[in-house]
Amino acid sequence: MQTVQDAAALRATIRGWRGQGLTVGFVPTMGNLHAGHHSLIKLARARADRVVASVFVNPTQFGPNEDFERYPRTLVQDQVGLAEQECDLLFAPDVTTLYPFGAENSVSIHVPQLTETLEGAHRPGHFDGVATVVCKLFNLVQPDLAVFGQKDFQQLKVIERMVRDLSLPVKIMAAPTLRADDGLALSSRNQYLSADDRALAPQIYTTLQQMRDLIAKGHAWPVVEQAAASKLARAGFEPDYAAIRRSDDLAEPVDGENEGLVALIAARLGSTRLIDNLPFD
Ligand SMILES: Nc1ncnc2c1ncn2[C@@H]1O[C@H](COP(=O)(O)OP(=O)(O)OP(=O)(O)O)[C@@H](O)[C@H]1O
Ligand SMILES: CC(C)(CO)[C@@H](O)C(=O)[O-]
Ligand code: BAL
Repeated sequence: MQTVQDAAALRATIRGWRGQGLTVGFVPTMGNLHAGHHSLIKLARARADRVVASVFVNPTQFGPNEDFERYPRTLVQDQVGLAEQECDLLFAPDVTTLYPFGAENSVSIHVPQLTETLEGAHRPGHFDGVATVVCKLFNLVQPDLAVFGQKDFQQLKVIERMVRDLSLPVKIMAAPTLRADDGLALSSRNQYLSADDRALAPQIYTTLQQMRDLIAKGHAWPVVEQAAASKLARAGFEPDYAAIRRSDDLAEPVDGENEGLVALIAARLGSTRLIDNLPFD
């Protein structure tokens, strides 16, 4: 597997593939790769002739008090894992390649509505940073398809909306959430957890399952949300939200609506903020 840092080298390799009529699949990441990321590469491999991954810890999607500085950077280890997954090319740009005028002076893409709730409400500006960097990466790689994990459910919806609204010529594919044996969604941030908090963390997934079961039994969604948040708080989490939403546009369901829904949780354990979700069908 080849690793490139600059846009010219990336484009030269991809131009060569295009000249041979090959299709390109793309998996953007922030690195510190785990089996969840590897499953995205595998899906891209199955659907495209060549696979490009990117590793870039994007400064514009982190808030001022978030973990940009301490976010784990493990490029050599990531290269080994990607090569094992038969990824063809790793794009690992520096900040000036993606933000030639500086991150604070960048053109910014704002996806309205979808970004005003849940993660968007708790991480102001986060999705502007995500949409902007993903659009820049799409322009550089120009993939036929790109794979995103359902673990970041709202991010997936935001990217789908951006692609449609800006008529970007890329197919977005969703990959299911990979979990540890105890149900905890794999995430680079899990490694911040103390041993005690790691033992508590799977309760996020069991709570999501309980939310799904209560909705199936006909309980009203606001009551289910309230019960889930209280349960998490009693267990020692600081929940930001435990929400039931429509999976297509993340709007609140109307009374009695119980199809096409998703449960989403964001909660803090100590200084670690975890997110997870469970689509109901
Ligand atoms: N457990 C998982 N299963 C499937 N896809 C995942 C999983 N974790 C992350 N992804 C996907 O991998 C891509 C890159 O995500 P990212 O680098 O932020 O990983 P992460 O482990 O979720 O990190 P973080 O802890 O910062 O959220 C995203 O599309 C994300 O949804
Ligand atoms: C999509 C992404 C790579 C953009 O920085 C990031 O938000 C992530 O890792 O999910
Ligand atoms: N996995 C989404 C990237 C972030 O939390 O910033």
